[in-house]
Amino acid sequence: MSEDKVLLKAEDLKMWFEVRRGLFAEPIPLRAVDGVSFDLGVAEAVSVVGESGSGKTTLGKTILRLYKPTGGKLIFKGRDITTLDEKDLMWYKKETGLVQQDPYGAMPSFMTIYRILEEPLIIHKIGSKEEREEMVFKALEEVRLTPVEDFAFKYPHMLSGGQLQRVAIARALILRPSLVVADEPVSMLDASVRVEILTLMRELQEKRNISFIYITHDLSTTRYFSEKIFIMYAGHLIERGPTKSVLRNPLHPYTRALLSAIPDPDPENRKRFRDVPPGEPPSLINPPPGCRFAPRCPFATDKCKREEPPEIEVEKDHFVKCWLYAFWS
Ligand SMILES: Nc1ncnc2c1ncn2[C@@H]1O[C@H](COP(=O)(O)OP(=O)(O)OP(=O)(O)O)[C@@H](O)[C@H]1O
Repeated sequence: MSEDKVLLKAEDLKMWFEVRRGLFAEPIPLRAVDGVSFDLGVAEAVSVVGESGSGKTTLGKTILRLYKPTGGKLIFKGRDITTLDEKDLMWYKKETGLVQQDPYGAMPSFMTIYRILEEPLIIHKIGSKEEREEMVFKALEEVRLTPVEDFAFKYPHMLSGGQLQRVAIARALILRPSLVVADEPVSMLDASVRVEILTLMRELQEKRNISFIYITHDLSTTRYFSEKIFIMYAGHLIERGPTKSVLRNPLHPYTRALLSAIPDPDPENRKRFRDVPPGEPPSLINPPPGCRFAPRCPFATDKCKREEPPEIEVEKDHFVKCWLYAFWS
């Protein structure tokens, strides 16, 4: 990707938490994100897929600089934001938005929807009172909570989960950000409204040229909502590439297992469930020395168990971190 098309660059990004195994024990690092590199293009939507505990939320929060990275670099619009402090990060907060999994937990219950949407404008000193009113009503209209007067003066508990997630989307977009992270935005909603919400997000993302990071454990929705897929496993991006390429030609044994685990109505295909390797992801406190998937991988060799594989570009922009493809490099 040419430099002028890159919005965000992550270079060997690390986010390690300090955890203690006992009250007086020494803190030890838990490597939630452990050496992640990628470029995110302007107006590009990327899905980050992985099972629970693989580090997806931590990656999202680190990208938004809600956490200060332990190592590596984050470059946004050509500016190094890795170690900026709170005061210098105000402009970055305006450039970014977050939609979380639980819309009820993410909203202050004592504020009206109007006040919730006006708050970011007040914090960033945007517009007069009248201009802010116009922006709030427009934001509600954009997420199709109409007639807007019916919703603006309600409290969060008076809305359904789907309606409240629309408010969360309006709040994430009200400052006109260039980057939005949506962390499992539909997993707590009724199945009937999931596609509506995802479609709305995709529509707004395309209309406003926003770069989107969509975090999910559901590989089946990525096809419609992103141009690229990143597969995360135990703090690493083990495969990344254009959505079509990853779904058509999954390279990593873990990605193949994830794909074959997508429920398929065709009874013939159900036996493919057996391909999912048994076992659990490794400890992030004491990860295995070589490939982190090696303990579960049916193809693992001694080398896989000893040495961490490099990232190999097998097709254009399609990278895999797996020794099986070493002859490509
Ligand atoms: N604040 C924290 N302090 C210590 N450990 C943490 C913290 N936040 C996350 N972790 C640990 O980091 C690892 C990755 O967690 P994370 O929530 O990023 O994974 P995830 O892929 O988003 O999982 P899920 O889909 O369940 O949300 C887990 O082992 C988790 O326990």
